[in-house]
Amino acid sequence: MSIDSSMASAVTSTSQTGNLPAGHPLRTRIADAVHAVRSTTPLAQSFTNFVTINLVANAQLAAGGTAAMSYLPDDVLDIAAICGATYINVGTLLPFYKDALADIARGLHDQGKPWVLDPVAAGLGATRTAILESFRDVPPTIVRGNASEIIVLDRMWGLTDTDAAADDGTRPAGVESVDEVDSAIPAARRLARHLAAHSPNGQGAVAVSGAIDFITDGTHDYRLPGGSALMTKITGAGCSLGGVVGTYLAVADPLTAAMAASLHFNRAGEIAEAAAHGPGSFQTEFLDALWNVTAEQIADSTILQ
Ligand SMILES: Nc1ncnc2c1ncn2[C@@H]1O[C@H](COP(=O)(O)OP(=O)(O)O)[C@@H](O)[C@H]1O
Ligand SMILES: Cc1ncsc1CCOP(=O)(O)O
Ligand SMILES: [Mg+2]
Repeated sequence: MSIDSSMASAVTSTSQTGNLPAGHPLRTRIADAVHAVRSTTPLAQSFTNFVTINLVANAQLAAGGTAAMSYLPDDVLDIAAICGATYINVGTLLPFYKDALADIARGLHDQGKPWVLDPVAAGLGATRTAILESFRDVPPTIVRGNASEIIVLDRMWGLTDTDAAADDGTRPAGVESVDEVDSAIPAARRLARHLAAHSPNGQGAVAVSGAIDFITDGTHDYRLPGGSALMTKITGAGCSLGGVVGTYLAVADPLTAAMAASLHFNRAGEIAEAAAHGPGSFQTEFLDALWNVTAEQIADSTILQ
């Protein structure tokens, strides 16, 4: 188990009303989503970076879904017609991505197709900024990122209120977060409301990852403690979480999908850490744990409101 005493005190200080009760409808929806993924093997396609593409596909398979990677707008939109969700990750860029991703986001929006954005390294470089800005008015169903990425995307899309718009000193530092999850909470809530306002059914969610994940649909907030610090010592824990959020979005509403994927990762991270000897064996154990962790372990997790 990886919740050390400092994390336990952080949990206490951030919790509002304690653990979501057993039998709460959200827990039932999470358990149902895990069973649905494992019984229907949903396809979530990915337009993702070429550092972690293999881990994204393997995590989707181990969680119970299936994977397909695609990069050309006509191909992505054709596959979107037959898959449950699309995952877009802007970690690595090629010259054609700027036009391709703008076209893909517009096409997914026009077709009413659900998609997940991982705004990797948001704020870094003019091309990545242009791509992320092009998503503003045709946004995803779910944004999944680390705290710095969520803070930057909120500012980039002009969703901040007057006070928050003041430069708070946050700077992109590559793909790693330089901010605490709690400092991204107002940005996450604003982003979730923006996603919901642009969604055909009024639903959207934002998942901020870190030592204690924060999930919101803009109205309801949840904190998910746990996971493993070793998840930060392999590349692609965040990217593969984004892919698995896509897997869950193929079978569930955005809030349930973000919750189920994040809880699935946290429980699997803890199981893997107990068996691992370092980052290499951790990655292997992690994929095994994604496969073996039960729906009950996931749905019975601590969920702080
Ligand atoms: N210090 C930590 N302790 C436990 N789990 C963590 C920690 N940091 C990140 N995680 C987990 O690792 C996964 C990836 O999160 P993160 O490292 O924030 O993403 P990214 O790789 O995009 O920066 C998430 O499931 C998150 O809960
Ligand atoms: C190292 C690196 N460089 C560009 S994308 C990428 C992977 C980022 O993975 P994650 O966000 O899951 O840590
Ligand atoms: Mg990331």
